[in-house]
Amino acid sequence: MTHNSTCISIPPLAHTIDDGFFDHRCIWVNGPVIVGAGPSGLSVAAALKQQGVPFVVVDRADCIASLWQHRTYDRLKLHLPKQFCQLPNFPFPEEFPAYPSKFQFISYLESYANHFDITPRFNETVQSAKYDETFGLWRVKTVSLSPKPTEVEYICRWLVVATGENSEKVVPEFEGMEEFGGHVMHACDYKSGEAYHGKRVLVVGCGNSGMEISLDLCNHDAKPSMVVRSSVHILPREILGKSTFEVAISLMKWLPLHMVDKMLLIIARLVLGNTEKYGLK
Ligand SMILES: NC(=O)C1=CN([C@@H]2O[C@H](COP(=O)(O)OP(=O)(O)OC[C@H]3O[C@@H](n4cnc5c(N)ncnc54)[C@H](OP(=O)(O)O)[C@@H]3O)[C@@H](O)[C@H]2O)C=CC1
Ligand SMILES: O=C(O)C(=O)Cc1c[nH]c2ccccc12
Repeated sequence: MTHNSTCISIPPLAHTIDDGFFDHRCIWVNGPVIVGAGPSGLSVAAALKQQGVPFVVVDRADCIASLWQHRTYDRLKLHLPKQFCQLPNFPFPEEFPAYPSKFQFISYLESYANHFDITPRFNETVQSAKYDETFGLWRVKTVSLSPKPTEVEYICRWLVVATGENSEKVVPEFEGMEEFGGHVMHACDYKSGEAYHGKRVLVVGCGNSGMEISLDLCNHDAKPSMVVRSSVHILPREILGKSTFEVAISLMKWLPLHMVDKMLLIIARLVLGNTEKYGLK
């Protein structure tokens, strides 16, 4: 996509801040504005491209899939086999392993964007998106600071929010945090356990990130402990050579979710034994 081919730049309709600091522009987009250039935003863009529908993708980061590029740990691999993770109409390369690494996944997404000629407008942060009932149009305001401070208002009929469910980090506040002399970080800033050799680390949360970070810490001779708030279900990645995810979706064709959950727990118990012996309940 070239921006010129999909939207026209028209003189500012209204200046919201006229302080001489920001340049203001108003752009009519003859199709959807897509917020977020991650896997979801890119696949929506690709589908529109194939149908010949114009669109604009904006992202506050300077690259596609910024969560994957900037906020993931080094040892990350997909947990599901690649056939469940590819985006529409563009398979993973044959030579990729069953569980691609994050670097392979990023390179796949780059190829995806190139293949469909998707050129997001980077470094543009959406400040507001308001639907104007009278005109039946969205007014999407973005701000970018470089090369010069600019405010853009996109006017469009459709808005696609593809900003991800993990784009904002949440760090709970807890007593004694201020006095604690050690380093506190969110999982999105963790790269590897290299700096933690011989150290005791408390990992809060027992989802995939908490689990894998704990494993990575162990692999780097650190001593992690985990805090689990609720009970956790530990499932093996594969059951008898088939991915657990594939088994789960096959069972879901026939059985209700709560029964599939129960069956997977029974299978997990048979495959892994009693995980309480590792301190995991
Ligand atoms: N390789 C891969 O494909 C990977 C995929 N992922 C995916 O990314 C998504 C995010 O995963 P993840 O980062 O693990 O986040 P999750 O939301 O899956 O897990 C967060 C964990 O933190 C716990 N938690 C949250 N707040 C507190 C608190 N205040 N005190 C104590 N515990 C707390 C939650 O407990 P509770 O259940 O009680 O709320 C939960 O166990 C998931 O969909 C995951 O599957 C993640 C890593 C790798
Ligand atoms: O992608 C992940 O991190 C997962 O947790 C994969 C996943 C989602 N639902 C499932 C059901 C059974 C096995 C794995 C998964």
